[in-house]
Formats: sequence, structure tokens, C-alpha cells
Amino acid sequence: MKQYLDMLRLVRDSGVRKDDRTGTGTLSIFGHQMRFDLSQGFPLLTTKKLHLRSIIYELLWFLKGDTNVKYLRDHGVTIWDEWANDKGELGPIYGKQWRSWPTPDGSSIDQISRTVDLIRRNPDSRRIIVNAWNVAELDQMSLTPCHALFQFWVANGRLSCQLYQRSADIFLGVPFNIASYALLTHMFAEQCDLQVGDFVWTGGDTHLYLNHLDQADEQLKRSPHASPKLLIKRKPPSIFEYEYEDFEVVNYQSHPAIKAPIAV
Ligand SMILES: Nc1nc(=O)c2c([nH]1)NC[C@@H]1CN(c3ccc(C(=O)N[C@@H](CCC(=O)O)C(=O)O)cc3)CN21
Ligand SMILES: O=c1ccn([C@H]2C[C@H](O)[C@@H](COP(=O)(O)O)O2)c(=O)[nH]1
Repeated sequence: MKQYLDMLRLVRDSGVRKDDRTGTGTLSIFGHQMRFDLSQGFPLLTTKKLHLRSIIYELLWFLKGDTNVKYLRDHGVTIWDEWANDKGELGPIYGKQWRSWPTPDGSSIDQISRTVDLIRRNPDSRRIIVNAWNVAELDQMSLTPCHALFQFWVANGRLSCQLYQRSADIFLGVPFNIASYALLTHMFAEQCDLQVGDFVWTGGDTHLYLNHLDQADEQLKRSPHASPKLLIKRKPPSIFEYEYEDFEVVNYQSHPAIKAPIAV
């Protein structure tokens, strides 16, 4: 995860001071890319302890097409609470767009099923994309998609994934986002009988909040450990039938967690 630390250092040292919607203030750069070879280990940050539990439940929740925090809360995950209304609703965010993107004739498109199908039938396609940026529904979302669009690419029996993240909170959000998309790539690969290739992370406004500077400095003093490995214990009949217990991360050695306030 040297690449992550390099990015943190770059933004810390040469980010531009920029105000933002939350009123917190950031150091920011525009356009950055990292590449993780998933065959060489699972990209879970080791310079601070991450709770994979929240990451796994959040991804399963997206894949269910759910946009209400009840499921997350039932599993002890609170990361979306600040954005939910009094009924727990977040509006038509990721889950809705991934599983039931509305069409003009009143029906909907399941982008995830289509994507599994397309990878299996036409792995050379250059159109294997899932898009959460539904312009017509942005106003109804409690937070517009940050990880907005992802694309798959198949070569030599390996499945690679690239994410475009328009806005990236590099201390709190990005470590979650990298692990989440790495996990998703493993799931798609297993379902399509492919090995995993690279996960490419591409960021737009790539920022460090001004109230995360001490935490970033603390992290930059630490040396990374070797990446852990991901074990998927079972191949469910479809991408929608994975359960929390199917995943295990082995040999995760990390420095202690670092607390930081989330900008709302
Ligand atoms: N400013 C901001 N940054 C984000 O990363 C972010 C948002 N807002 N809004 C929507 C979601 C919610 N996300 C979150 C929210 C909280 C944590 C967080 O507090 N992480 C703690 C541990 C929390 C836990 O596992 O329960 C951490 O130390 O990583 C991370 C991502 C990612 N997204
Ligand atoms: O998965 C996520 C979700 C959100 N973020 C961060 C990026 C920004 O700091 C905020 C969103 O604010 P906007 O004003 O809508 O850009 O949340 C993230 O890094 N990862």
C-alpha cells in the first residue's frame, strides 16, 4: 500500500487549499491514479486498522439494491447514518442505480446482472460499465455518488476493474473504497470463472480534510506491513447470494486504528 501513502504525502505536501460543501476545508489535487495487482494480495490498508466488517456489509447492501440504513444498522454498521432521513432513507443512491436504473418506459435495468452476463458472453467488450451517476435523479439523493462509474476489462483470463471516484476523502473514504471495489472484483471474477487482475483507482477531486492533518501525519510515520489475502469460502449460485460469512481475510497485520471526524 505504498501507493496510498505516496498519495497521502502528495496531497499533504502539495495539495491546494480549497473550501468545500461541508465547510471543513481541504487540501486538494485534481486527478490521481493508483493500481493494485489483486493477485498479489488484498489491498486492505495496514498503516491503520480497518474494519472490513463495515466494508463487507456496505457492499452486500449495495448489491441488494437497498437504500435504507436499516439493514446496515441491523448489522451494527453506522457509516451512513448521518445522511439518512428519519425513515432511514438515503434516496436513489448506489443500490438503486446499480440494480434498478429507471428507464423512460417505466421499467428498470439491473446493471449488475447485465454486467455479469456481458463479462461471461463477451469478455472483450469495451462497454462493461456500471454507472451510478444518474443525472435525472441526483436531486433526490442525500449524497450524490462519489464512486460514480466503474468498468471491467478481461485479458489473459484475468478480470480487472477501474473505478472513477469524482470526489475522494483520502483519509476516511478512500481506504474503504479501495477494499470495497477489490472485494467486488473478486466476486465478479469468481462468478465469471476468471482470476483477478488489477484494481485501478482513479480520483477526481482528491482531498485531505483540514481536520485530518494530524491523523495523516501519524499515518505517514508508519511503515506498511505485507498485504493480507482474501479467502472466499464458497461460490454462491449468483453474485447476489454472497453472505458476510463467505469472506475471510487472512494474515492481516496492521498498525492501530486512527480516529478522525467525518465531514457531513
Ligand atoms: N466526508 C465523507 N467522507 C466519506 O468517506 C463518506 C462520506 N462523507 N459520506 C458517505 C460515505 C460514508 N463513508 C464513511 C463514513 C464513515 C467512515 C468512518 O468513520 N470510518 C472509520 C471507522 C468506522 C467503522 O468501521 O465503523 C475509520 O476509522 O475508518 C468511513 C466511511 C464513506 N463516505
Ligand atoms: O464512498 C465515498 C463516499 C464519499 N466520499 C467523500 C468524498 C467527499 O469528501 C464527500 C462527499 O462530498 P461531495 O461534496 O459530494 O463531494 O464524501 C468518499 O471519499 N467515498
